[in-house]
Amino acid sequence: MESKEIFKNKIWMNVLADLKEKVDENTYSLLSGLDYVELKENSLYIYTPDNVYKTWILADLLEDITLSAKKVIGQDVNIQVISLKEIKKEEQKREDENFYGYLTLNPKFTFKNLVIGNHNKVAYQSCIAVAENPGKIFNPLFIYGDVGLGKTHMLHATAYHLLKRNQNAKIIYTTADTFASEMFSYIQKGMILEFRKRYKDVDLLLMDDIQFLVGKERTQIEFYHIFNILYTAGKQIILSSDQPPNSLKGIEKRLISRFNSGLIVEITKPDLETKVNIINKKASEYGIEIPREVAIFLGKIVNSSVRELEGAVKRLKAYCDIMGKPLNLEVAKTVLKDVVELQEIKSISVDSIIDEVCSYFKIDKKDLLSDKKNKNLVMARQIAMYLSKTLTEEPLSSLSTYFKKKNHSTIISACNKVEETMNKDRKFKLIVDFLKDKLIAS
Ligand SMILES: Nc1ncnc2c1ncn2[C@@H]1O[C@H](COP(=O)(O)OP(=O)(O)OP(=O)(O)O)[C@@H](O)[C@H]1O
Repeated sequence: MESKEIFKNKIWMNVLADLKEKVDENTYSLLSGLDYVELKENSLYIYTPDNVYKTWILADLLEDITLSAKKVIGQDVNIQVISLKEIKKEEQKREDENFYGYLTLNPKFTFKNLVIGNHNKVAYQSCIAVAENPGKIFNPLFIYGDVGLGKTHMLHATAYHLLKRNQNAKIIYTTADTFASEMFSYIQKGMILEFRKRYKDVDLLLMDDIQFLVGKERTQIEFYHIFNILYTAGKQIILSSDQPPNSLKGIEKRLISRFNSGLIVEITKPDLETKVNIINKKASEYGIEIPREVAIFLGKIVNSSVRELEGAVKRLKAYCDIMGKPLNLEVAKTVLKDVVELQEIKSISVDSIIDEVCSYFKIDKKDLLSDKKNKNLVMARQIAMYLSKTLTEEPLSSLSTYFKKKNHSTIISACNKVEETMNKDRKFKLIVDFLKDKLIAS
């Protein structure tokens, strides 16, 4: 309605003046009260407050209005009578149909299509736990991480997982931005209570990109109330953001404290091995075969986000389809020349990893490669093995030789141990990630 040019125009005034001669006083005053009238091409649109008004005009006055309008305009005119209440109802119905989740969920964003690695394992496990016990364990669940690392994908997959277990679950997936604009449109229509009612009924509310609440005071107030209603009713809330709650400056303290009251998990950048797995997954989705050396090359040059990684796979696919060429390292280097130019890729060697780990822990290389069982040495050795396995292309057999071990099992169990500790111990994870980033950047 707001977009239409609506006015009580001169033509309508003249039509009314003509009608005054034909209708009784009551009818005239009711007609004069109509504010919304517009003339578009050959039609005079008369907007009535409700259906009763509309039916009355159509039944009793259509002929008189048509004749008066023809007289004023000087040609035949169609009279269209429209009930504003009906328009609102129609709009409402359309929005309702789109409301509970499914239509806004991306069918590709399922757990089946989500590659799990160390960077998102905790978030994944938390989402599964929440989808299987909504409102009962981690509430709210707050997921944060840099752009393009799979937060939205994780949220949608959680919704699908819950729907698989309970088809009737009412789910809303929205972003803070959409929430704000929908809220304002409801306020404009004088229907804020209806807006709240829709949210009150859900079993799972997924709110993406919560950072867009920053600075939006009215939206924060509304969200605060909805949050409390859902929380008190034991309904599950999952939030995502590009930063942890305490870094969200410009969001009310009472909201931040609620975000902090549940479980907060981070999604970080995937390591090389996980990137290769993601590339393979995307490649099979797009129907392209990517040789391992090309996947490793891609994983090394794209360090920003999974979205960029996916973009690179799409570019390779498009190039090979159009040129009819098979994909190999040469082709990949040509197609992704711009990305390559931004990075100076050097392959990471096991030697450089051992040096970096020794220098960080202030230990001797000789000791790291020995069998000594000192606690600190064992930890550094395991980290060096883990980094060598995830950051280099060396097969397990040559890693065993590097670390002077008789068989691969020592390397495998060291990697398992490091992964396990990273999941449990945040400080330990920070050290491993720091070393990893330093080696990739060097
Ligand atoms: N682990 C993963 N496995 C498979 N695909 C992934 C993974 N992580 C991200 N993606 C893909 O990367 C793309 C970007 O992910 P998504 O939109 O979920 O990121 P985001 O963190 O929500 O980004 P933003 O902060 O910009 O909203 C999507 O196509 C998604 O499928």
